[in-house]
Amino acid sequence: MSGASLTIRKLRRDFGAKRVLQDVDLDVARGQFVSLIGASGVGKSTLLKIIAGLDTPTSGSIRIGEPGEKPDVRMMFQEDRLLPWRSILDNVTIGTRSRETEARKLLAAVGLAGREDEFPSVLSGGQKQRAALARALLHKPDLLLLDEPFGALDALTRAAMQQLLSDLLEEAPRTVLLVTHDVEEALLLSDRVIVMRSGRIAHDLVLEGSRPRARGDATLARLKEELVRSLLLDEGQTRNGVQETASSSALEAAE
Ligand SMILES: Nc1ncnc2c1ncn2[C@@H]1O[C@H](COP(=O)(O)OP(=O)(O)OP(=O)(O)O)[C@@H](O)[C@H]1O
Repeated sequence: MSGASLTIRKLRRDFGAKRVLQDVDLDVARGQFVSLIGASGVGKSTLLKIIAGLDTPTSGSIRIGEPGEKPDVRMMFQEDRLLPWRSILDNVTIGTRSRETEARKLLAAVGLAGREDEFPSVLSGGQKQRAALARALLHKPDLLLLDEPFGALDALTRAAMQQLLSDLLEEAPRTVLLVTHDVEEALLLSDRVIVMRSGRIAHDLVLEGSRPRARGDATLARLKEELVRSLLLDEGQTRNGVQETASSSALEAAE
């Protein structure tokens, strides 16, 4: 299986009286790389956590994979979540001792060959995130959920991590959902970018053409403008307290 499909129907999540996700419908194809962007608090992480099984929806349904498949789902967070008392290798192989050879290969692929026996405290932020990425990839997940995985890194390290992720996915494609605040990151890595607003999908941009990294500067600039306009629309409406109703028609109306 090179990735699992994802089908979400009428997903809702209330925290007390607050509705954080409102009837989210989403279909992601096997092997697709989808980025979720949107203002702080619109429900991106909540959606990812529910898909990962770390939170329960108030109502609605999620199906990962086709009937009869048992897809592996892994999540990676902004903080590395490595256990400080375990070596890097032991952090990557947690729960799966038998995969040591594969773990060593993955650590080499993320540039950490020779660091296997060291402890997280002696690694830089970027190196720790690389170890966390190796851990997430060890199980060859059919669905990889990334919650701002590079958000805490400096610009250079972030660019290197984006390239690394892109290369690793090209070798072994899988379905990916990435939450990011970085529009350029979304455009560089994704096949599709979704803007969330008030707990709903407000804009769904399927990026046509060649591999994301091969898109020309003019295409990237045009797509960036479209997404930034959608995000600014969001901020304006939040400031004015206007209740959003539906989908990309809001953007079209503004054009
Ligand atoms: N366990 C919880 N209990 C109560 N409210 C919660 C809980 N988890 C999230 N929320 C609220 O749900 C809303 C959405 O949170 P979420 O973390 O999904 O937003 P986000 O879009 O990922 O934001 P950010 O970009 O800042 O990470 C926020 O208002 C948050 O306070």
